[in-house]
Amino acid sequence: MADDLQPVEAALTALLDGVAPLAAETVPLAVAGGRVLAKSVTACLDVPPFDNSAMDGYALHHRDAGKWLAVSQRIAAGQSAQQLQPGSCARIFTGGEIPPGADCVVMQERVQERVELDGERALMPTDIPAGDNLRRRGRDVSAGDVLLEAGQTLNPAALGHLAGQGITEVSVTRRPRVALLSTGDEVIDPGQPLAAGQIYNSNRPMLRQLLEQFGAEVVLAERVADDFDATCRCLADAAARADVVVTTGGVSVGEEDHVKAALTQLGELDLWRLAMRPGKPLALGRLPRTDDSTARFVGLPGNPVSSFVGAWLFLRPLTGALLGCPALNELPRLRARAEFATTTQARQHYMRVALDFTAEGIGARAFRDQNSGVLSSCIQADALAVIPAHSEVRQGDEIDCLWLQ
Ligand SMILES: Nc1nc2c(c(=O)[nH]1)N[C@H]1C(S)=C(S)[C@@H](COP(=O)(O)OP(=O)(O)OC[C@H]3O[C@@H](n4cnc5c(N)ncnc54)[C@H](O)[C@@H]3O)O[C@H]1N2
Ligand code: MOO
Repeated sequence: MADDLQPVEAALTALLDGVAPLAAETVPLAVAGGRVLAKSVTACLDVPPFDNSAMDGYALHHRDAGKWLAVSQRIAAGQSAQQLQPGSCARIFTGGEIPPGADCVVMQERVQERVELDGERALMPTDIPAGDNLRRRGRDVSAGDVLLEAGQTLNPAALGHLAGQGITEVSVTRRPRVALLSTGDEVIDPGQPLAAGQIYNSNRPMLRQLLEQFGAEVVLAERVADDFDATCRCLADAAARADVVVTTGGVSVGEEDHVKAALTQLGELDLWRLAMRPGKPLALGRLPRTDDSTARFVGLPGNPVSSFVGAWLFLRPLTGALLGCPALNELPRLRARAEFATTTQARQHYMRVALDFTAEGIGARAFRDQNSGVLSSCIQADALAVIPAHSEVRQGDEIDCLWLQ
């Protein structure tokens, strides 16, 4: 590897080494959306809990197809059904319980009705197979089945599935707590006037949103002065309060870059300088806490695009490992047709691309300016096109992309 840069895969392995899921906590189902299940959930009920009708119509036994039948009961959804009298049918509504003795439902549009002195009658069509328009008990879930596996993110359908069991509380992994420290004396917060040489902090809101999207909670967001002692104090304080300490900037080689030195003083620098573009000076490590545990450290380069790419490649899997959510460990990969040409040198390039889904396949359009300071390149980015080191891509070539989701 040129210039002793570390491969991204090795850095990921080092980052995730020894990371275990955080403790579980119980939360009401009403606020559990987006959380990750700490334990598998076993179904205690069949869903649906009883055979029911898929249509508004008539329940009957299929041997009575083609006959005029007396309507012997009326079953609305929510009512319990009685045994069906032989040779009769039941008026039934969608979701209504199928009466014992019936084995199919015919929709009302196919039935002719008439009212006689002794009650209603209905003429059934001739072709009604047994089981027609029936939703069998347990068709979706059987009691005793694993309803949801540990590690499942509670998306809308998973929440619905839990509610379908009558569940009101759920055990989820605690959200990873992240401290977000912005270095750089030139970086100031929006809301203040911008003096010469200063720049507003773009990384903080971007990273906060990304971290929350991955499932973490930002518990601390502060600025750190470009000073060794101040950096040490901030890192120690952040490690005491968070599971993950993320810094932006200050990881390059200039004498104002104090983050690595402070990390080495307080904890361990596991890895620095990766064979990736953008994001070369990314630093990974650990910070000790007073209770003998360690906080993980991710030092993202200050350039906003380097921070953006570093967050997707490193903070997403780290959050996933702390949540016990394997789906976050690797970004989904897809093959696409390059709608651009490029060459790479010693670093693997993660180009921001928009994806076009067409009948001919997937096209990857690269933003025109791929410089690591050009945050516009990330706004419409659907994916990162992964262009290996020392390679050439021509327009129309098939390339690997990591889908940003
Ligand atoms: N002599 C060398 N210089 C640099 C090298 C190198 O190998 N040798 N690597 C370059 C690369 S690649 C990167 S990436 C940057 C990263 O440096 P740092 O992580 O130390 O970042 P800073 O110098 O603090 O900032 C870089 C750039 O980004 C702006 N910045 C920082 N924080 C924010 C923020 N929160 N919001 C908006 N913009 C931010 C900062 O003003 C700088 O312009 O180093 C190269 N140099
Ligand atoms: O690695 Mo830096 O992020 O290319 O500019």
